[in-house]
Amino acid sequence: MRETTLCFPMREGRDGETEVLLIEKRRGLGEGWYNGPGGKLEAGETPRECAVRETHEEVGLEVEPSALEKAGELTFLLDGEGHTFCHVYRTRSVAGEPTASEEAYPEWVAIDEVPYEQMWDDDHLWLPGVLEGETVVGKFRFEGGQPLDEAEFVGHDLEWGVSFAADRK
Ligand SMILES: Nc1nc2c([nH]c(=O)n2[C@H]2C[C@H](O)[C@@H](COP(=O)(O)OP(=O)(O)OP(=O)(O)O)O2)c(=O)[nH]1
Repeated sequence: MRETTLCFPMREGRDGETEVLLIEKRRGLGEGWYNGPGGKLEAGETPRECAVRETHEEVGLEVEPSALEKAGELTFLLDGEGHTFCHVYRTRSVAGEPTASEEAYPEWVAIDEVPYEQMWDDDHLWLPGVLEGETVVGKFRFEGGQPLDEAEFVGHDLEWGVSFAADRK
């Protein structure tokens, strides 16, 4: 099963609303949909290091590793087999201006205007809670063969309020 990360940088917008930095993904899995910056762990890398690197590579933002708050662990199953294990982080410690890359167009979005209809089908089930400061472990079942983003989302289990306090990696 591949191991990946997602990072959701957050800030206070001009009118005091909370905003999240999303990317419109320009290639690869989930192309054309919104997501957080993120991707696959490289050899020897911790999930936290991966989230920092991917956020920098995809949108040019510097995030402080120790200020990444672990918010979730998501398992995506395809036809009954583990396909992706994803560590989810959020952070308010963000420096720099987001810039587009070959992989992603970045956009600050108010958290009550997140375009769930242009995201993976499961995201509306867990991302609102994550953006409100909750923690979650989720399992999401897809069916219909590769690639994952063309398979059908058929079921899920969620557990909220999980502690990741011991997880500093
Ligand atoms: N929000 C969300 N993200 C998902 C879902 N399923 C899923 O694999 N992801 C995540 C896992 C990864 O962190 C992220 C993007 O995957 P990726 O960057 O490895 O894919 P890619 O094919 O573009 O990889 P690469 O070749 O560019 O390295 O998508 C989902 O249902 N919702």
